[in-house]
Amino acid sequence: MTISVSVRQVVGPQDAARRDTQGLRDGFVIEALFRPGEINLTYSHLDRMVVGGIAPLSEALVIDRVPETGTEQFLERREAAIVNIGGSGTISVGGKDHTLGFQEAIYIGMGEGPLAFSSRNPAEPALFYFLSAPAHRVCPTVHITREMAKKVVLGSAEESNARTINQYVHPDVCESCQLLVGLTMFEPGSVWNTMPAHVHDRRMEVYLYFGMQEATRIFHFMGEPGETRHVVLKNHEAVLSPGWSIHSGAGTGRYAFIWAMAGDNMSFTDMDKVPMDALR
Ligand SMILES: O=C(O)C(=O)C[C@H](O)C(=O)CO
Ligand SMILES: [Zn+2]
Repeated sequence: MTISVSVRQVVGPQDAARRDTQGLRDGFVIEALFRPGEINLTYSHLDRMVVGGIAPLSEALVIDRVPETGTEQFLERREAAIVNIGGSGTISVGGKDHTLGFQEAIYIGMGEGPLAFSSRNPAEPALFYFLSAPAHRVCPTVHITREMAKKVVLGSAEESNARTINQYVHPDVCESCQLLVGLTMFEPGSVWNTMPAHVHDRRMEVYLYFGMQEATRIFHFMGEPGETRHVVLKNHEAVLSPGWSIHSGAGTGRYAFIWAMAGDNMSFTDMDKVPMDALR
């Protein structure tokens, strides 16, 4: 079984503003998240969020001990949330199987032990998007269906940003220590996310873009409001967003994205909106 872990150090705003395109990608973009038959983890030092892609084929893939955490078991002092954006698959948590369909999620509490991931049909593998942050208490493991997600409708067709935010791991849906996770979907023809932009220095965030055609690209905007930069992303690429950075994107075609946050509070609405005049 293959499990790989890459570590991302923290990049500050002045450093980011001086980086060229490849430098920005090296600091913030996670490419090729899903590798067939592999567990691919990125350990970010932004709130120690772990971001991963798990794509099991005929063999189950297991997360147990990951040396980067310095603990005997990965979940010993961590919680996790997983959203399946592929075919049906099963996650065994503490000996109990949970089958997740497309766009179903699971919150997994601290101390649940090893996790085993499998696909129902290797020809149509599950694509488990994996998120984990340090935890300080045990919260119950919960299988979260699409119906259970709390819906927030935002934007308008006139502004090309009519969309629904589906909040999966959110205090109104299930308990967690610091993870907040959701999935934003667009009305046909709407392409802008998170504009007007915001920052929240109290929490980091990570976006995974998916549901895109091969040639579709996202122009993802980042940086301090007065020093914006962009990175161009394709399907199944993720981008890390420090608390000082805006995180907004426009697609050349249809897409959806999963956002996840960790940090000092769990209040989704605790964000500092950026006036359009402040953007440079
Ligand atoms: O479409 C949006 O707007 C979002 O989904 C915004 C994210 O949820 C976010 O940035 C939360 O802080
Ligand atoms: Zn945000």
